[in-house]
Amino acid sequence: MTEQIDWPRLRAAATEAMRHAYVPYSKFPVGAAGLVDDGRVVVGCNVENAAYGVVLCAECGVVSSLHVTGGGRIVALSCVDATGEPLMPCGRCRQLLWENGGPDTLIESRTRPLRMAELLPHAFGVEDLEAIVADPVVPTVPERLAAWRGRGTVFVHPDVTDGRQVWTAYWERSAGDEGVGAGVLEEGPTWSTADEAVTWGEARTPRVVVVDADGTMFWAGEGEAPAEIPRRWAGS
Ligand SMILES: O=c1ccn([C@H]2C[C@H](O)[C@@H](CO)O2)c(=O)[nH]1
Repeated sequence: MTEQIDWPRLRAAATEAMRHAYVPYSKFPVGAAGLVDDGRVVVGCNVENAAYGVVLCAECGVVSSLHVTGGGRIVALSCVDATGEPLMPCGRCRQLLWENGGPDTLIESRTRPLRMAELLPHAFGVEDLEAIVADPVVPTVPERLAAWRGRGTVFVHPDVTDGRQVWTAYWERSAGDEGVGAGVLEEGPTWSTADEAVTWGEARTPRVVVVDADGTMFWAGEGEAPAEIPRRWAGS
Protein backbone atom coordinates (compact mmCIF):
# COMPACT_ATOMS: atom_id res chain seq x y z
CA MET A 1 0.00 0.00 0.00
CA THR A 2 2.85 2.39 0.88
CA GLU A 3 4.03 2.38 -2.74
CA GLN A 4 0.58 3.30 -4.03
CA ILE A 5 0.25 6.42 -1.91
CA ASP A 6 0.88 9.61 -3.80
CA TRP A 7 2.49 11.50 -0.90
CA PRO A 8 3.31 14.64 -2.92
CA ARG A 9 -0.34 14.92 -3.94
CA LEU A 10 -1.49 14.40 -0.37
CA ARG A 11 1.01 16.97 0.91
CA ALA A 12 -0.15 19.47 -1.72
CA ALA A 13 -3.77 19.00 -0.64
CA ALA A 14 -2.77 19.52 3.00
CA THR A 15 -0.81 22.66 2.10
CA GLU A 16 -3.77 24.06 0.17
CA ALA A 17 -6.04 23.38 3.15
CA MET A 18 -3.55 25.02 5.50
CA ARG A 19 -4.00 28.31 3.62
CA HIS A 20 -7.63 28.39 4.82
CA ALA A 21 -6.80 28.00 8.50
CA TYR A 22 -8.45 30.43 10.92
CA VAL A 23 -5.68 31.10 13.41
CA PRO A 24 -5.91 34.68 14.74
CA TYR A 25 -4.62 33.59 18.17
CA SER A 26 -1.74 31.19 17.57
CA LYS A 27 -0.87 32.40 14.05
CA PHE A 28 0.03 28.76 13.49
CA PRO A 29 -1.88 27.49 10.45
CA VAL A 30 -2.17 23.74 9.98
CA GLY A 31 -3.59 21.79 7.06
CA ALA A 32 -4.22 18.08 6.77
CA ALA A 33 -5.26 15.74 3.98
CA GLY A 34 -6.33 12.15 4.36
CA LEU A 35 -6.46 9.49 1.68
CA VAL A 36 -9.61 7.41 2.10
CA ASP A 37 -9.75 3.69 1.26
CA ASP A 38 -11.92 4.43 -1.79
CA GLY A 39 -9.41 6.93 -3.21
CA ARG A 40 -11.07 10.13 -1.99
CA VAL A 41 -8.92 12.82 -0.44
CA VAL A 42 -10.48 14.67 2.48
CA VAL A 43 -8.98 17.82 3.93
CA GLY A 44 -9.19 20.05 6.97
CA CYS A 45 -7.61 23.15 8.50
CA ASN A 46 -7.38 24.30 12.09
CA VAL A 47 -10.02 26.69 13.36
CA GLU A 48 -9.43 28.63 16.55
CA ASN A 49 -11.81 30.46 18.84
CA ALA A 50 -11.89 33.37 21.27
CA ALA A 51 -12.41 30.68 23.90
CA TYR A 52 -8.89 29.37 23.30
CA GLY A 53 -9.48 25.85 24.56
CA VAL A 54 -12.09 24.93 21.96
CA VAL A 55 -9.66 24.97 19.04
CA LEU A 56 -10.37 22.51 16.27
CA CYS A 57 -7.24 20.91 14.87
CA ALA A 58 -6.87 20.40 11.15
CA GLU A 59 -7.21 16.64 11.65
CA CYS A 60 -10.65 17.17 13.22
CA GLY A 61 -11.69 18.79 9.96
CA VAL A 62 -10.37 15.81 8.03
CA VAL A 63 -12.38 13.40 10.14
CA SER A 64 -15.55 15.48 9.82
CA SER A 65 -15.08 15.73 6.08
CA LEU A 66 -14.47 11.97 5.92
CA HIS A 67 -17.87 11.29 7.42
CA VAL A 68 -19.76 14.01 5.61
CA THR A 69 -18.54 12.83 2.20
CA GLY A 70 -19.44 9.18 2.63
CA GLY A 71 -17.33 7.68 5.40
CA GLY A 72 -14.69 5.02 4.96
CA ARG A 73 -11.28 4.60 6.51
CA ILE A 74 -8.29 6.94 6.35
CA VAL A 75 -5.34 4.98 4.98
CA ALA A 76 -2.77 7.79 4.83
CA LEU A 77 -2.56 11.33 6.17
CA SER A 78 -0.35 14.31 5.57
CA CYS A 79 -0.46 17.15 8.07
CA VAL A 80 1.58 20.30 7.42
CA ASP A 81 2.59 23.51 9.14
CA ALA A 82 2.86 27.01 7.67
CA THR A 83 6.00 26.07 5.75
CA GLY A 84 4.32 23.08 4.15
CA GLU A 85 6.52 20.66 6.09
CA PRO A 86 5.08 17.59 7.82
CA LEU A 87 3.71 18.21 11.31
CA MET A 88 3.00 15.38 13.70
CA PRO A 89 -0.63 15.12 14.85
CA CYS A 90 -1.22 16.09 18.47
CA GLY A 91 -2.19 13.46 21.01
CA ARG A 92 -5.92 14.06 20.79
CA CYS A 93 -5.84 13.84 17.01
CA ARG A 94 -3.92 10.57 17.17
CA GLN A 95 -6.87 9.17 19.07
CA LEU A 96 -9.27 10.48 16.43
CA LEU A 97 -7.16 9.08 13.62
CA TRP A 98 -6.93 5.75 15.41
CA GLU A 99 -10.68 5.29 15.31
CA ASN A 100 -11.03 6.46 11.72
CA GLY A 101 -8.04 4.64 10.29
CA GLY A 102 -6.44 2.25 12.70
CA PRO A 103 -3.00 0.82 13.44
CA ASP A 104 -1.96 0.59 9.78
CA THR A 105 -2.86 4.15 8.81
CA LEU A 106 0.29 5.91 7.63
CA ILE A 107 1.19 9.41 8.77
CA GLU A 108 3.71 11.45 6.83
CA SER A 109 6.70 12.61 8.88
CA ARG A 110 9.97 14.37 8.09
CA THR A 111 11.71 11.04 7.75
CA ARG A 112 9.35 8.30 6.55
CA PRO A 113 5.67 7.45 6.76
CA LEU A 114 4.92 6.24 10.29
CA ARG A 115 2.21 3.77 11.21
CA MET A 116 -0.44 4.86 13.68
CA ALA A 117 0.61 1.88 15.80
CA GLU A 118 3.97 3.65 16.20
CA LEU A 119 2.36 7.00 17.04
CA LEU A 120 -0.16 5.62 19.49
CA PRO A 121 1.16 2.39 20.97
CA HIS A 122 -1.07 0.51 23.42
CA ALA A 123 -4.00 2.58 22.17
CA PHE A 124 -7.40 2.70 23.77
CA GLY A 125 -10.08 1.95 21.22
CA VAL A 126 -13.56 0.73 20.52
CA GLU A 127 -12.52 -2.87 21.27
CA ASP A 128 -12.00 -1.86 24.89
CA LEU A 129 -15.63 -0.77 25.06
CA GLU A 130 -16.84 -3.89 23.30
CA ALA A 131 -14.90 -6.09 25.70
CA ILE A 132 -17.20 -4.86 28.47
CA VAL A 133 -20.36 -3.83 26.63
CA ALA A 134 -21.74 -6.88 24.86
CA ASP A 135 -23.28 -5.13 21.84
CA PRO A 136 -21.20 -3.50 19.13
CA VAL A 137 -20.82 0.14 20.10
CA VAL A 138 -20.05 1.48 16.65
CA PRO A 139 -23.04 1.49 14.27
CA THR A 140 -22.65 -1.65 12.25
CA VAL A 141 -23.94 -0.19 8.99
CA PRO A 142 -21.08 1.27 6.95
CA GLU A 143 -21.63 4.91 6.15
CA ARG A 144 -21.45 4.32 2.41
CA LEU A 145 -24.61 2.23 2.84
CA ALA A 146 -26.41 4.60 5.19
CA ALA A 147 -28.84 5.65 2.46
CA TRP A 148 -29.90 2.01 2.03
CA ARG A 149 -30.91 1.59 5.63
CA GLY A 150 -34.50 0.41 5.87
CA ARG A 151 -34.47 -0.92 2.32
CA GLY A 152 -33.70 -4.21 0.61
CA THR A 153 -33.63 -7.57 2.36
CA VAL A 154 -31.09 -9.36 4.51
CA PHE A 155 -30.82 -13.10 3.86
CA VAL A 156 -29.38 -15.18 6.67
CA HIS A 157 -28.09 -18.64 5.81
CA PRO A 158 -25.80 -21.39 7.07
CA ASP A 159 -22.29 -21.71 5.72
CA VAL A 160 -19.10 -23.68 6.37
CA THR A 161 -15.81 -21.95 7.27
CA ASP A 162 -12.69 -24.05 7.95
CA GLY A 163 -14.89 -27.11 8.32
CA ARG A 164 -17.04 -25.35 10.94
CA GLN A 165 -20.79 -24.82 10.64
CA VAL A 166 -21.43 -21.09 10.85
CA TRP A 167 -24.13 -18.60 9.96
CA THR A 168 -23.66 -15.70 7.65
CA ALA A 169 -25.83 -13.11 5.91
CA TYR A 170 -25.92 -10.74 3.02
CA TRP A 171 -27.84 -7.57 2.37
CA GLU A 172 -29.54 -7.61 -0.99
CA ARG A 173 -30.93 -4.44 -2.45
CA SER A 174 -33.56 -5.65 -4.88
CA ALA A 175 -36.04 -7.55 -2.75
CA GLY A 176 -38.91 -5.53 -1.39
CA ASP A 177 -38.03 -2.48 -3.45
CA GLU A 178 -39.82 -1.98 -6.73
CA GLY A 179 -37.68 -0.97 -9.66
CA VAL A 180 -34.36 -1.47 -7.90
CA GLY A 181 -31.82 -3.62 -9.70
CA ALA A 182 -30.46 -6.76 -8.10
CA GLY A 183 -27.18 -6.66 -6.25
CA VAL A 184 -25.57 -7.45 -2.96
CA LEU A 185 -25.00 -4.33 -0.87
CA GLU A 186 -22.93 -5.96 1.82
CA GLU A 187 -21.69 -9.39 2.87
CA GLY A 188 -21.93 -10.06 6.57
CA PRO A 189 -19.29 -11.75 8.71
CA THR A 190 -19.89 -15.21 10.15
CA TRP A 191 -21.45 -16.04 13.49
CA SER A 192 -22.03 -19.20 15.47
CA THR A 193 -25.77 -18.60 15.76
CA ALA A 194 -28.47 -17.54 13.34
CA ASP A 195 -29.81 -15.05 15.87
CA GLU A 196 -26.62 -13.01 15.73
CA ALA A 197 -26.96 -12.89 11.97
CA VAL A 198 -30.59 -11.81 12.33
CA THR A 199 -29.49 -8.98 14.66
CA TRP A 200 -27.02 -7.87 11.98
CA GLY A 201 -29.91 -7.86 9.53
CA GLU A 202 -32.24 -5.92 11.82
CA ALA A 203 -29.69 -3.10 11.97
CA ARG A 204 -30.06 -2.75 8.20
CA THR A 205 -33.61 -3.43 7.15
CA PRO A 206 -36.97 -4.55 8.54
CA ARG A 207 -36.93 -7.34 5.90
CA VAL A 208 -34.86 -10.20 7.28
CA VAL A 209 -35.23 -13.73 5.89
CA VAL A 210 -33.57 -16.87 7.23
CA VAL A 211 -32.92 -19.58 4.65
CA ASP A 212 -32.08 -22.81 6.48
CA ALA A 213 -29.87 -25.66 5.26
CA ASP A 214 -32.83 -27.22 3.42
CA GLY A 215 -33.55 -23.98 1.60
CA THR A 216 -36.70 -23.30 3.60
CA MET A 217 -37.36 -19.60 4.09
CA PHE A 218 -38.47 -18.10 7.38
CA TRP A 219 -39.50 -14.53 8.03
CA ALA A 220 -37.31 -12.97 10.75
CA GLY A 221 -38.19 -9.39 9.91
CA GLU A 222 -40.53 -6.87 11.41
CA GLY A 223 -44.29 -7.12 11.38
CA GLU A 224 -46.49 -9.74 9.76
CA ALA A 225 -44.76 -12.38 7.67
CA PRO A 226 -45.45 -11.64 3.99
CA ALA A 227 -47.55 -14.06 1.96
CA GLU A 228 -44.55 -15.46 0.07
CA ILE A 229 -42.71 -16.28 3.32
CA PRO A 230 -45.50 -17.32 5.68
CA ARG A 231 -43.35 -19.12 8.25
CA ARG A 232 -41.88 -17.07 11.03
CA TRP A 233 -38.35 -17.72 12.30
CA ALA A 234 -38.59 -18.94 15.89
CA GLY A 235 -34.97 -18.28 16.84
CA SER A 236 -32.01 -20.61 16.92
O1 LIG B 1 -1.82 18.25 15.22
C1 LIG B 1 -2.09 19.45 15.33
C2 LIG B 1 -1.44 20.28 16.26
C3 LIG B 1 -1.86 21.59 16.35
N1 LIG B 1 -2.84 22.07 15.56
C4 LIG B 1 -3.28 23.47 15.68
C5 LIG B 1 -4.10 23.77 16.87
C6 LIG B 1 -3.87 25.24 17.07
O2 LIG B 1 -4.78 25.98 16.27
C7 LIG B 1 -2.47 25.46 16.53
C8 LIG B 1 -1.43 25.68 17.61
O3 LIG B 1 -1.48 24.63 18.54
O4 LIG B 1 -2.14 24.32 15.78
C9 LIG B 1 -3.46 21.28 14.62
O5 LIG B 1 -4.33 21.73 13.88
N2 LIG B 1 -3.06 19.98 14.55
